[in-house]
Amino acid sequence: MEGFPISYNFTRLVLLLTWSLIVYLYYSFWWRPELRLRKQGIRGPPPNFLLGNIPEIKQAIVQNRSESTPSIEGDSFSGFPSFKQWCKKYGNTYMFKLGTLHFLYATNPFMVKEMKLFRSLDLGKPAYLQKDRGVLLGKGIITTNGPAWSHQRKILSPRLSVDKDTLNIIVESGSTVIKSWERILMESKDGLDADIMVDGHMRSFTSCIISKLMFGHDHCRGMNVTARCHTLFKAMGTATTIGIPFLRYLPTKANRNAWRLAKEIHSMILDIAKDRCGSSTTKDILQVILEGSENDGPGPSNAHEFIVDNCKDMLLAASEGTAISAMWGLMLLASNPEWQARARSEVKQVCGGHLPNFNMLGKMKVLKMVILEVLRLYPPVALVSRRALQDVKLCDMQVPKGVNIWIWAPALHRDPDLWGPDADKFNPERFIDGVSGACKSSHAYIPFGVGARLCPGNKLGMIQLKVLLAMILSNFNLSISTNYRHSPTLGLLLEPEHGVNLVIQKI
Ligand code: HEM
Repeated sequence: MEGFPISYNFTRLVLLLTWSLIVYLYYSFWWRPELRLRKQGIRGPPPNFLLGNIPEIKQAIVQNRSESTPSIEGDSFSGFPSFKQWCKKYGNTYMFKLGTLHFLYATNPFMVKEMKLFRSLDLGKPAYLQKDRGVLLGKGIITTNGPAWSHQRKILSPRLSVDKDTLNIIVESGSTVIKSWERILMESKDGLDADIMVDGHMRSFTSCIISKLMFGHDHCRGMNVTARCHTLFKAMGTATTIGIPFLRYLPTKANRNAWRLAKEIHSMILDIAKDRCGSSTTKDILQVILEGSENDGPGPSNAHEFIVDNCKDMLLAASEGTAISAMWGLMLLASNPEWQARARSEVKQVCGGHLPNFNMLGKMKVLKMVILEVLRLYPPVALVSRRALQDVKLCDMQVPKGVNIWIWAPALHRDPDLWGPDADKFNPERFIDGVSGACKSSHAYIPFGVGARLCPGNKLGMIQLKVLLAMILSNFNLSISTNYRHSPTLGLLLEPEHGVNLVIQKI
């Protein structure tokens, strides 16, 4: 080193360290999981350096839109056409990248079975849900892992059972939808029929229910929070914005809008929470969350974060998933008049003109088959996702730590080898003997997810759908409007891109 000034040596050292860090990061985060999966014979489309396969995915979506108009009994990949292309090329297990994140597409009943049986906390939810979707979902029950998640799940799940009071709330919200549709008909040109977009009505139905369950007597303020959460939900990008380094920090118009909404929601929820002043006369969901935040639940969240993020997660999970299922359900009933008539005749026979109660709901077998079929063809949570939090073994594969696993439910739900040649058709009859009678594998039906993370609101969601559809069917005739444009689109959920337009007639 003699003869070289100290500053020269120091610069060389810094350069060497920086280079080593780059190589280390590149190897650890970009290359290693890819190599380890490749060694096991798993292939996939070659990724771009920083964007992964995002450009290819975007191109496939644009091309798919220009080349074909999706039909109601269309194929299972219309929300994400790249999956279809890659399945053809690499089979139904392959790897790809979104930005710098690794994904393993593994859509088969064996993977579902393994996930169902997997009991350790080494399989959790993907980190991108807290990072790229953090402004919406934060660190609540949907995104956390390990002991923090167990704590949230333990306090929230029991509060989602459906008792008589909950059913009354659901029926009351159903009556509001019926009244508002009757009003629309009265104000229509001939008073006989009206062309309506059902989306807003479905969202009011579900958000009214969850606001009452969550905020009790403060449900009106709760409705405002739910409406803001919906706006924020809509402001979130599609899957093609996941994994792009630093994107979530950039002050783009979309990010600034999302940050502003998140701030508003934060203060709205905390205002409601503060006004409780420790009173716990009712055990609504907010009360349970407030107590959970005090009982020093494990995990990094501070109390305010715990309250706000869990309220947001519950509001979103409960209102969006159920509302979108209801939209798909109405669309399919309107497109299948024979099933609509069959379900209506059952409802009329069972309810005899009365509002539904538990006993009646239990007797509506046809309606249950219809709902199972709706969730089979259009599961709103189309991507069931997990992340290997440690190296894990699944289906004889070593899945390296950090790899995200995606199961594309529509492909599983419409696989003709499992469901028969009419897999793309709306045929509720297939569920006459339940899920096991409808499909060769009971692991091929996952509208409420799988294993430890199975939707804790599944019963509540099913009852809401049953009550709402029963009440609508006994009051209105439904047909598809000429304004309806079928276009299932994957945002955060699988939604009708242009909404659902129906023509309603009073019966
Ligand atoms: C038809 C309506 C609904 C559908 C189709 C649905 C579907 C799902 C699915 C697929 C998941 C992910 C499961 C997984 O990753 O394995 C989920 C999670 C969740 N759902 Fe639902 N859901 C519905 C209604 C509800 C309702 C009404 C609530 C609450 C009142 C709710 C609360 C949740 C929560 C809190 C989670 C996260 C659970 C966790 O990660 O531990 N859902 N839902």
